[in-house]
Formats: sequence, structure tokens, C-alpha cells
Amino acid sequence: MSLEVRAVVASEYPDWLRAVSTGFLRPPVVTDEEVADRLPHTDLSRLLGVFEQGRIVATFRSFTQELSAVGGGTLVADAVTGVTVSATHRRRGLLSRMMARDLAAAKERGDAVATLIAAEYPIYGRFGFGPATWTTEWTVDVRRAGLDPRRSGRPGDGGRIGFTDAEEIRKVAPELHRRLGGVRAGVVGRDARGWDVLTGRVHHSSPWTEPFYAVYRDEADQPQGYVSYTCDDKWEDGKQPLNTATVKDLIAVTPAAERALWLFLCSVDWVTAVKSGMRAPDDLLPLLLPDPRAARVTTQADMLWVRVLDVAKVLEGRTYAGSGTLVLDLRDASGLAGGRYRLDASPEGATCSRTTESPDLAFDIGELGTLSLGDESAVRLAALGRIEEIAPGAAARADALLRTSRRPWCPDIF
Ligand SMILES: CC(=O)SCCNC(=O)CCNC(=O)[C@H](O)C(C)(C)COP(=O)(O)OP(=O)(O)OC[C@H]1O[C@@H](n2cnc3c(N)ncnc32)[C@H](O)[C@@H]1OP(=O)(O)O
Repeated sequence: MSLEVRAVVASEYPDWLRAVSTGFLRPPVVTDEEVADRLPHTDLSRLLGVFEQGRIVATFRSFTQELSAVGGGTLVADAVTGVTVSATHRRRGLLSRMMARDLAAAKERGDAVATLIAAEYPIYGRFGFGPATWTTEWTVDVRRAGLDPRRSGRPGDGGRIGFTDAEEIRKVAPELHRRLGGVRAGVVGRDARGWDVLTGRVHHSSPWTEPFYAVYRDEADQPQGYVSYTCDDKWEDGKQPLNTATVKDLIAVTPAAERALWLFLCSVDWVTAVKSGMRAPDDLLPLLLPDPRAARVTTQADMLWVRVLDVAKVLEGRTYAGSGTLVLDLRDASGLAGGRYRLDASPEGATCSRTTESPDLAFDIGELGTLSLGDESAVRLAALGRIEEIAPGAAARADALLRTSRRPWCPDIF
């Protein structure tokens, strides 16, 4: 039976959503309300389906996304999501066909990279993606953290924390999230609908629990961070409170805001555990506690995957703390971004262009995705055999140039 890969039209959108739910093992139920909510935010020309006799057996969606680069600049990304292949049609190359089509279109548009959050680690490396950010989740045992039980939730730095509501958050927090991209690489844009979902204005699949919202304002009364969290209202025998505060979102633009919000969460009466949600691996949280072992790592995993489509845009689109030159020989089986490039970088700026000079390092394009946001070490990748060091010492030179003092972080799942 023939399989046709093509863009989905509006009348097929409910079927497409049902196919996505089926692929993600969610009940295949789609309401008119959900369709009406999602459709205006969907670029149908970038919504792919694989059709067999009129039935959708595979799905794929991409959209334009802004990704923060090292130094606060922005890269235009082709964000990939909603990837499913029906259990009846898996391992017959359908994902490969949809991916090839989407990446070719992204390259044609001039996007710098493609991005995604991988459901499972082994899926996307073959398409030239590499994990570029990692994430850590902690559970803090507040009673073992060593914090002074007499402390209040008030920051000791002249700032203040105040409770607020969803409406206020929709006004204040988008700017905080946008500013985060200026100080962290790896942050992807969060649009108005993303805020509607996070603040309960839109919710389709699971029942909504209204979270608590609190904003940190500095001495000059400027918002510098916010947190939303829920509590589970649990007590143990003997009338002992045993509440877990679960962070849904914590965006802090200054270290003072980050410190204040964590200490606030660890100061709420009845709260004996704080689940941090997915944080940057170098979040201040564990070391902020007198006893950092009270923050147990519960998740440690890859987060944002990056597929470089335009090498010059990626390497010129970031800043560099030091100066140096690197010649990279990049292999790309798909023919999208491979070749030999010379990078001349300094704190004043960088240029990157094709060259015929002999290379310092040679590797697959996926490794450049992994290095692109400053997180991974080229020396480590060379030790793993994933980077070939042609000029002795070149991997260490690459680290000095590419790595950053704070690790990239993507707070959003898309
Ligand atoms: C960005 C996102 O949306 S992430 C969500 C991804 N979706 C899911 O995880 C939902 C459940 N899984 C699925 O729907 C499908 O299995 C998919 C989409 C992951 C893969 O689709 P398929 O059409 O089966 O992939 P396709 O046949 O093109 O496979 C290409 C290659 O990747 C490999 N591969 C595909 N999926 C996986 C996997 N989950 N684990 C390991 N290898 C995989 C295949 O074996 C194949 O390898 P080969 O070229 O060596 O033979």
C-alpha cells in the first residue's frame, strides 16, 4: 500500500492530533475546543502527515523558534515536535522521510539549527542532532538541609518576595523569561500560548491544579525572578506535616533572585520536601544549602538537542571569552552542513568561513551540535573517540574557546 508524505490541511487537523495522542500513548480523544485553541497557532505548511488510504500513520511538526546563543544573541531554529509513527508502521523509514524533508526545508529557509527534545536518547543522533544541554532535577529534604529553622522567607538582600496570581504572572514573567535568554545559552522562546498553558488559561489533557505564584523584586522594586509551584497537602501519622512543594517553573534572572526563591521555597511551613523541576545542572540549589547532600538528584538527563544547519551562523552567532583559530573538518552524511571551516574568534567577534587549510579537528556534525552552546568538552569527546584530534592539543584549544563558565539550560519542553 502506498504511503504519501505531505502537509496536512485544516480539515485533517483533528485526525492529526488524534494520531499524535495515539503515538504518545495518550487517549486518542480530541475535542472541538482543543482544535479551535491549537489551530490558530499552527503553521499547517510545517505540519506533516504520512497518509495510507486517507489514514494518518505518522506525524511531524516544526515551527520557528528563537534559541539563545552563548553571549545572549539569538539563533533561528527549526523546532521539531509532535513526532510519531504508528506502532503498525514503525521501523519502515517514515521518521527518516519526514525528517529529511523538514531539515531540507529548514536549510532552504536559512535556519541556523534544528532543535528538539528527544523522547528517547537513541532516536535522533543519526539525523545529525547532538545533545547540547542537560538537565538535573533535585528533591530537597528540607529538614536535613541545615537551614536555620527560625529564618523567614524574606530575602536578606533588600529584595522582597510577594505572592501573586496568574494574571500578574502573564504580565511580568514573559519579560523575565526573555531576559534569561540574555544571560543563559539554550533558552528557547516561550510564546503567549506557552504562558497560557503554564498559567492554566489553556489545558486539555490533564486536570488543572492552580499553582502558587510568587515574584522576587529587588531593592529597586524590579522583578528579577518568579516561581510557580504546587503542594500536595499531605500529613503523616502523629499530625506531622509532610508536604512536597513541586516547582512548575522558576525563572531567575539574577543570582540574588535565584538564591532568594529557593530559600523561600525551603522556608514554607509544612513543606518538608521541595522537588525542583528540571533545572540547569549547575543550578545554585544544592550548594546554596548548608548541607547540599539534602538535595538528592532524582533526574539527570539530556535535554535540548541541536542539529547544526549553518555552521557559520552558529559559530559567528555567539561570543568568545578568549581568542584563537580552529579549522574543523565536519562530516555530514545528509550533505546539509558538512565541509571544512576556519573559525577566527576573539572577544571582539568571530568569523567563520570555508577553507582548504589542514584541519585541527574532524568530527560528525552532531558533535558540533553538542559543542554549540558551550556545554560539552572537546577533550572529553576526543577521549570518547567521537572527535578526531588531528593537530595535537587542538581539543584543549577548542575547549578554551568554546566552553562557558555557566552551563546552558533549556527550561522549556516543546
Ligand atoms: C521531538 C519529538 O517529538 S520526540 C517523540 C518521538 N516519538 C516517540 O517516541 C513516540 C513513539 N515512537 C515512535 O513514534 C517511532 O518509533 C519513532 C518516531 C521514534 C521512530 O519512527 P520510525 O518510523 O520507526 O523510524 P525510522 O524507521 O525512520 O528509523 C530510522 C532509524 O532509527 C532507528 N530508530 C527509530 N526509533 C528508534 C528508537 N526509539 N530507538 C532506537 N532506534 C530507533 C531505527 O531502527 C532505524 O535504524 P536503522 O536506520 O539503523 O534501521
